[in-house]
Amino acid sequence: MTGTPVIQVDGLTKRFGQVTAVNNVTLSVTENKIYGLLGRNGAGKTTLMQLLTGQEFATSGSIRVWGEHPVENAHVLSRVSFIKESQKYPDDFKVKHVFRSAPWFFAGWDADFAARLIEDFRVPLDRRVKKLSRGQLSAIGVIAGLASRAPITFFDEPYLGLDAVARQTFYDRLLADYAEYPRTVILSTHLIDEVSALLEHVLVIDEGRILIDEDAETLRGSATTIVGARAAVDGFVADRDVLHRSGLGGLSTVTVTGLSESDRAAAAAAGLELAPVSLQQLVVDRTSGIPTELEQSA
Ligand SMILES: Nc1ncnc2c1ncn2[C@@H]1O[C@H](COP(=O)(O)OP(=O)(O)OP(=O)(O)O)[C@@H](O)[C@H]1O
Repeated sequence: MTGTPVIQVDGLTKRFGQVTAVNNVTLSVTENKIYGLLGRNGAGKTTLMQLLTGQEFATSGSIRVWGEHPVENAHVLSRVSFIKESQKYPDDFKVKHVFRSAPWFFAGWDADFAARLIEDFRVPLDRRVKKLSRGQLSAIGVIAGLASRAPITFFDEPYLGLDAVARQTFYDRLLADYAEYPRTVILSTHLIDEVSALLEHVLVIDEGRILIDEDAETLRGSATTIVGARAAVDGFVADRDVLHRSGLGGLSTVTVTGLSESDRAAAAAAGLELAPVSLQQLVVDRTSGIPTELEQSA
């Protein structure tokens, strides 16, 4: 991996009683990149983020953020922002109090940017936080995460309750601001297709283990879907690594890994159609544990 590492994790494990939420994870996060942390429910995304931000103690293994241990480390944590849905605020806090207190926590807080975002997301400043709708509460988190401009920013499924327009606003502002103020962003999400274009690096976690740790472009090019007459497709994929199969009548659709240029030419010559695979489909294929379906019984 190129670039300066800002986070290094070695053999990291977190157990909650019988549950191993994070299982022997080793990875490195590079400066000034947007990471997607993807995985199914209960895969370990939140736990991993909590460990990296010093909010949970590891059972074993090591974490270094800028070379230092993050737990109770103000020097590290003042440069890290962690936006999560379950953020707690004092009972009588109004929205304006959240943004007034933000500069105490974030050295890089940009109040003008925050004010623009408050308008974009139409957040009511005078309302008590506990009276906000779910989407408005998410908007507060998103605004805090963006305007903090922390060198490492974690967003843990920040969009819950945000409507499609607000989510698009979030993605647009994130990209524009990131271009101007590069930083490391780690975004956990289930809406993979929506964020796909944003991501530069993809981490997929499943049952606490890292399944994929790859450059997003490389990952996108790592699989291809082949569509055509069943016999022709079956012949073409016979010795290949099949990620997914489906079929209807005489037509077959199969996703395989690693096609070379000559493979592609051969597929075209055999009258087969080739299509790229979406990041979402790749992640589903690699984490579903069911590589075949209809085809098996055909
Ligand atoms: N405090 C805890 N005590 C016991 N088990 C826990 C605790 N926190 C998390 N777990 C378990 O650890 C596993 C990983 O949970 P985690 O919240 O990290 O998953 P996630 O990938 O963020 O899931 P989701 O996408 O559903 O939010 C789950 O099986 C969860 O039930």
